Amino acid sequence: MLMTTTKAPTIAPPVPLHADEEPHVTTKRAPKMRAKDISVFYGDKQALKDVSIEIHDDRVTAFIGPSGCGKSTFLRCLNRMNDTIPSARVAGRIELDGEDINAPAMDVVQLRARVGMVFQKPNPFPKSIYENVAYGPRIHGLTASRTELDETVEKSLKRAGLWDEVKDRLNESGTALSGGQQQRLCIARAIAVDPEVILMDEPCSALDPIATARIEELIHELRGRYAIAIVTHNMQQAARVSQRTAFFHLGELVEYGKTSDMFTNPREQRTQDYITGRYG
Ligand SMILES: Nc1ncnc2c1ncn2[C@@H]1O[C@H](COP(=O)(O)OP(=O)(O)OP(=O)(O)O)[C@@H](O)[C@H]1O
Repeated sequence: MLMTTTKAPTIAPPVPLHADEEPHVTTKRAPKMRAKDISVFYGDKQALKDVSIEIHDDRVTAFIGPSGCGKSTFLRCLNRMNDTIPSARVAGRIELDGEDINAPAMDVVQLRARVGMVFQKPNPFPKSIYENVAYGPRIHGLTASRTELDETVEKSLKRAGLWDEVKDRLNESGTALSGGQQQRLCIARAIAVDPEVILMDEPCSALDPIATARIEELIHELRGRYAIAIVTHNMQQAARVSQRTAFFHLGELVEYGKTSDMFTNPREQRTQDYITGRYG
């Protein structure tokens, strides 16, 4: 009998993996964002070591790894959210469409509109549903009239899959919605300023399984329009929603590649150990 040697089987994703290279995905296109040799320090403590990753349009990139490995720190570098942490220092270069996001000429408010963020805990403003979504377009001067603003609010809520549930109560408080609805409202708020990239930091960790499934569906729908990067603790979620996965461990990027390869045939022993549940 012919014997072949194969790696030990790894966890099977609970649902079939998405086709990785769909016809509309042009792999030769320049990356939307490119991070080169990123190191981050909090005071004297180094949290990330020389991480280089490319983020592409039309793809969801998942960042996975054990707690404290630096996933959120890296995500926050992509729209300079670490600037808000006094002890944080970022070294290396990050480009958005080839432009250095840390250059003095970069307007950080503008950058955060182009690279939007959705947080772990839904954080709608204590304002009406309408005002939550209208806020960004208004401060960025994106709409010329009330009618245009109304259209932007409607379009954003539709894209976030929330319109049908809230269209008759746009003046009610955003904070009165369910957790899953609040998270979709925060996604609508990010979408309203017409971003190019959406960063999501464990967007489902505060949600129940049904609300989680709804957000995962939404991520899948939004993928054709925005480059998406998502931090998740949940490997099954990474397998379901992403086309690329980056595995971090102790501040290093251990492995980065196609999600389907990562979960079935990882290149590195540390990745294999993590996805088979040997640590984490
Ligand atoms: N504001 C901060 N000040 C000091 N140290 C920090 C700060 N934020 C994160 N760190 C440290 O940096 C390292 C990476 O943290 P980070 O939150 O990026 O990891 P993570 O992989 O996202 O973890 P988790 O999955 O638990 O959220 C950890 O050791 C953490 O304690």
